[in-house]
Amino acid sequence: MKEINIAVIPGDGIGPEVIGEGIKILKAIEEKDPEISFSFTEFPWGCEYYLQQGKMMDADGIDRLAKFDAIYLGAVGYPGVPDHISLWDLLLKIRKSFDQYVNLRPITLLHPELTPLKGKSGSDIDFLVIRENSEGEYAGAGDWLYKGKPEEVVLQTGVFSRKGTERIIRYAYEEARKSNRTLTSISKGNALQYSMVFWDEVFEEVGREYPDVETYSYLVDAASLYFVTDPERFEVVVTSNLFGDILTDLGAALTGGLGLAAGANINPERKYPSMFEPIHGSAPDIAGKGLANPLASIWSASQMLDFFGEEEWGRTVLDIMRDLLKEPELLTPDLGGKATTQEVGDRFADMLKRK
Ligand SMILES: NC(=O)C1=CN([C@@H]2O[C@H](COP(=O)(O)OP(=O)(O)OC[C@H]3O[C@@H](n4cnc5c(N)ncnc54)[C@H](O)[C@@H]3O)[C@@H](O)[C@H]2O)C=CC1
Ligand SMILES: CC(=O)C(=O)O
Ligand SMILES: [K+]
Ligand SMILES: [Mn+2]
Repeated sequence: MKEINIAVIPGDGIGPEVIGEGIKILKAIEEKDPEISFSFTEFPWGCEYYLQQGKMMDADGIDRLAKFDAIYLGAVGYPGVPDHISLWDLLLKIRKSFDQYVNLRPITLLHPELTPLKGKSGSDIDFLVIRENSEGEYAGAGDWLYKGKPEEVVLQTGVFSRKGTERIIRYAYEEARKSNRTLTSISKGNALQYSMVFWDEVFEEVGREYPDVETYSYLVDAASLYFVTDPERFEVVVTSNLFGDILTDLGAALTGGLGLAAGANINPERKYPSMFEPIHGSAPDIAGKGLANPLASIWSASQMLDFFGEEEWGRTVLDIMRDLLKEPELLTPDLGGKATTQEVGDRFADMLKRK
């Protein structure tokens, strides 16, 4: 019997709506499989908590989370609390404290009608973005000097350590080798003459240990173009924190939108819990209306299943998603349907029970 203890942080906006449906699916799996059991412990942290308590999470929050096997998170951020506070005091705090330096974001087209690109199918758009998730442009290094004065100056410094750069690139090479796919590094070594020249050098250097892996290296501006004009060329992609953040929303746009885009924040050494979350935010424009698509968070749950060695269940969840996507009227409005968040989750759970 495998027991997985999950800390649940539904968070803000549509976070609680979509996480509820993901838990529904995990519970349906638990019911079907006597070998798996999940426990869910919910934490009320987020912007509402901040407005009541003056903090995004409790002071001992990280210590409490450390005891869990995994964290399942919805989204953080809501009007009324500055976005940099909500992000830094909860989401980024967890990613950094638990050294979740790998962010896995699959860009996979599950149904041909989901892409705005003409004539593309699932075999054309199917790649994995491996985003550096612990430093780089989101290292949090900087300063704000002479605030409000004419000589005001703001620094936001990218930090690319030897250790941090090497480990993410090595992880990507391993993934490419294991899955027999090409590896593409996306950087910006022409304009960023320190950080990205270093990145490119490390990419080459580590690559010498992987002569069997076919590699490509693109500048991020051209890579954005190729995402749209020629997504076939990507199989495994490795890139920095900021570029990965932006490129994966673009990738989401190619494969059905943010309602379908999943992510996993991984600590590969398993020293700390990893965190699974849809890549979208709290979507205040649609929150509280039952309009949110829960499939991204359900897909993230399938990444959690993979991470704990339950790849068969992970695959089953994606198979059901593929089947569900064939019935557009059963989907949420972002995918052209009329169903509510809950109806999609209920339908998904039914399909799973019948598997
Ligand atoms: N990891 C996280 O928790 C993230 C948090 N944020 C925060 O979320 C808040 C809103 O940010 P935005 O820039 O508006 O990004 P967003 O990802 O929340 O929304 C962008 C657009 O996508 C739509 N969308 C997102 N998820 C959807 C879903 N599941 N179903 C249907 N439509 C969906 C929204 O309605 C909106 O039009 C901000 O406070 C931001 O800081 C943003 C990105 C990631
Ligand atoms: C913060 C954010 O937008 C992301 O990690 O995708
Ligand atoms: K999220
Ligand atoms: Mn993002």
